[in-house]
Amino acid sequence: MAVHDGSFRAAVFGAGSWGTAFALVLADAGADVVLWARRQELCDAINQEHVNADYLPGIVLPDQVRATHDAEEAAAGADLVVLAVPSQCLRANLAGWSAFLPPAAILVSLMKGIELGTAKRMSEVIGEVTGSGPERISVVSGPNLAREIAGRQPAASVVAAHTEELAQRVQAMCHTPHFRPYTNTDVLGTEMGGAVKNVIALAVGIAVGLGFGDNARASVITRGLAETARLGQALGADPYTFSGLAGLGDLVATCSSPLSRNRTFGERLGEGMSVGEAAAISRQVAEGVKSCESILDLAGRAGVDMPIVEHVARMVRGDFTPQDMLRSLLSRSAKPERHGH
Ligand SMILES: NC(=O)c1ccc[n+]([C@@H]2O[C@H](COP(=O)([O-])OP(=O)(O)OC[C@H]3O[C@@H](n4cnc5c(N)ncnc54)[C@H](O)[C@@H]3O)[C@@H](O)[C@H]2O)c1
Ligand SMILES: O=P(O)(O)OC[C@H](O)CO
Repeated sequence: MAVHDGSFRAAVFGAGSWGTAFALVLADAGADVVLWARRQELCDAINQEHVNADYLPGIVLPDQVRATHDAEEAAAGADLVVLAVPSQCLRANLAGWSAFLPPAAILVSLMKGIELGTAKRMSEVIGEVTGSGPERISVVSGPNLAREIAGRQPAASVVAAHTEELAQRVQAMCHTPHFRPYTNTDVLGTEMGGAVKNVIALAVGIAVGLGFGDNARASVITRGLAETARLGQALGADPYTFSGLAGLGDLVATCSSPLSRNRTFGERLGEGMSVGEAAAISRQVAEGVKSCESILDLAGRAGVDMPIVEHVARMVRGDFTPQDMLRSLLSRSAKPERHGH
């Protein structure tokens, strides 16, 4: 099944939906994979049943994937170290793992969030905590709903790295007959696309929860993409990235799919649940709920107007009901489509 020409060792930190699904992709691409999980019971279940029933029930993992709760054991001998925990807990966790990471290993972020307080992207946090330079760090992002990937449904993605050469190495390590990664050297744009689409998916979910149809959904997606690109460009991203897989591709998948945790979370808010109530019924992370504030922070620092992100943040804070949010967004002054914020 592998497209990569040779075996390698991968460590995946985080045995949630995406960490587990990506472990399966790497195994299909020829890797021996060790999956680090927070809970020993989950490791035991994965090792005995070859299923991660908590996050991907019904998906049988390849024999080349085994789990451990021991970070040192997970990292030992890894050529590739993949990080897949919720964005807001990366820094603290990575500080504990850093000493075990092989110095030559490539570090890959699967995460789609911006750190609260610092407004840093995940690749920046990885660089700071591990002391690694950009020549070792890459990012995988795109329309990649974990459940579909784990079911080996076809999907494309983007591997972004500082150099084309590094992106190509990681591309080869995760290329399978079902998973088709493209390369990109715009790390910043790739990460911004992934993080902001979660907030736009919350907004789409709110519109759906309010009972609106496809016109509203498409309008929020399109204006959401406009504000994502505006922020990205102000920060130095390549505008093309936002019409690619890590921009438009991921935005459309996330905002259209009932599998999206962010869209579903937004739908619950739109139906009248509080943030606390919506969080209580999901055991998985909806990154946009926290990242709306850090993205707004970043936009403020860059002097960029992001009305959809701002309205989602105000709703998450409890300043707005869904009806207030709708009224406020629609009562903004009329604008030209281009260059009108
Ligand atoms: N699920 C997807 O379809 C998907 C696809 C692409 C990218 N992502 C991104 O991947 C990242 C991980 O998402 P996921 O879907 O695997 O999330 P998840 O909620 O399914 O799993 C998160 C994992 O992190 C662990 N975890 C939670 N809090 C932790 C903490 N404080 N310390 C250590 N571990 C902790 C959980 O036990 C779990 O194993 C997110 O940034 C998400 O946006 C997810
Ligand atoms: O379930 P979500 O909303 O975190 O979205 C999952 C992926 O990011 C889709 O590419």
